[in-house]
Amino acid sequence: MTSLAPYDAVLVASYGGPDGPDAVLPFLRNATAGRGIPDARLAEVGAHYALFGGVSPINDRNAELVEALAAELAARGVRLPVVVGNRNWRPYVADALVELADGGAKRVLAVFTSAYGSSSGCRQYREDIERALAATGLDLVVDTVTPYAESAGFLAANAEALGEAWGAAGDGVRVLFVTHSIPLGMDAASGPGPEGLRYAATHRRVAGEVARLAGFDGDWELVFCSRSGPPQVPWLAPDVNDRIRELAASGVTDVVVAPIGFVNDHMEVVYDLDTEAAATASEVGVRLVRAATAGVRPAFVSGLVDALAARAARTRGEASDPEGRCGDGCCGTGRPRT
Ligand SMILES: CC1=C(CCC(=O)O)c2cc3nc(cc4[nH]c(cc5[nH]c(cc1n2)c(C)c5CCC(=O)O)c(CCC(=O)O)c4C)C(CCC(=O)O)=C3C
Ligand SMILES: [Fe+2]
Repeated sequence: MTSLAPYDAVLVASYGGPDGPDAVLPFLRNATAGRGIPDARLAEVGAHYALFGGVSPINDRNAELVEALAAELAARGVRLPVVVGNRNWRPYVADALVELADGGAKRVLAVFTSAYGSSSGCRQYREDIERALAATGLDLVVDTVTPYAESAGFLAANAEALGEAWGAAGDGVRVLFVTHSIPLGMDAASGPGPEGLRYAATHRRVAGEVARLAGFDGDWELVFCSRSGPPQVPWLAPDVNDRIRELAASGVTDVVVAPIGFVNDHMEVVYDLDTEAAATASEVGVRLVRAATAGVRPAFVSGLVDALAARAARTRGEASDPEGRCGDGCCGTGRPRT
């Protein structure tokens, strides 16, 4: 029997994306405030959104996830409001919390549309919530689910997707697991513990586990996409496009691009992989098959509900394992906004 007690609502906290051409610039300003992203990169990213009519697919994909989560909860006898609140575009986290509080919520459980620990994928979401609570003065308790990349549901969904993509690719296929690049300093601060590097290390473990679960016994590697920031600042590499060119030069003809770093098909997937990396591959004569993201696959949705239920059980004091909130040194510090 699934119970989310004592929580009475679920917040899906996400990055946000523009919902029309007029939203692109203000969204990009929100996303980059105080972060030292060069203007040229902003213009470039704005052009990616323009290719899609100024609308990011992230809003629709998150709406589907909310619907699937609510349906899975209902199937398990739990009827609670589930809403999206974003960091960089409407509805903001504060809007979502106001809506939940107006509906009578007192204790909210939040889960992020990012599976991995890092400043961008975890700590900043927790800070968004703290800031929204401070700004609204709402009488709400909001607790959060810890990064779930290594949970059975997320691994199973990605393994299913890899199996499908690999089946559609040619012999001798090389699997490129892809995630968002981040600055090396952000990875070093992703903790836990002084050694840091949790972000890249977790991705390597997930990649190995997804390959194993899919029964893939060929060659695979972890590569990165969507680098930004000034060129003198080092970010995780190699870039997916650079790697496709190198592989082509060494005789590889088929690659599967498996975006294990992303939970659904937002702009980084539909532009950086399906548009840009696909163009690179076709330019150098490599066949590219893109594996699906976890999206609303039943294994993923049901795994997320398990993660929500496990967090609630800990709050009720029913779980012996002390995990349940990120520790103080965890996921790095968010950079101050100017
Ligand atoms: C780890 C990570 C995730 C995955 C975890 C998570 O989901 O949170 C992620 C997701 C996303 N990133 C997104 C968009 C952007 N990210 C940017 C900038 C940055 N991302 C970073 C990291 C990540 N980003 C970093 C270190 C920066 C540099 C500035 C900074 O330190 O913050 C910029 C500014 C321009 C540029 O630099 O490209 C944009 C527009 C969208 C929305 C897509 C849509 O609209 O569909 C999504 C889901
Ligand atoms: Fe990003």
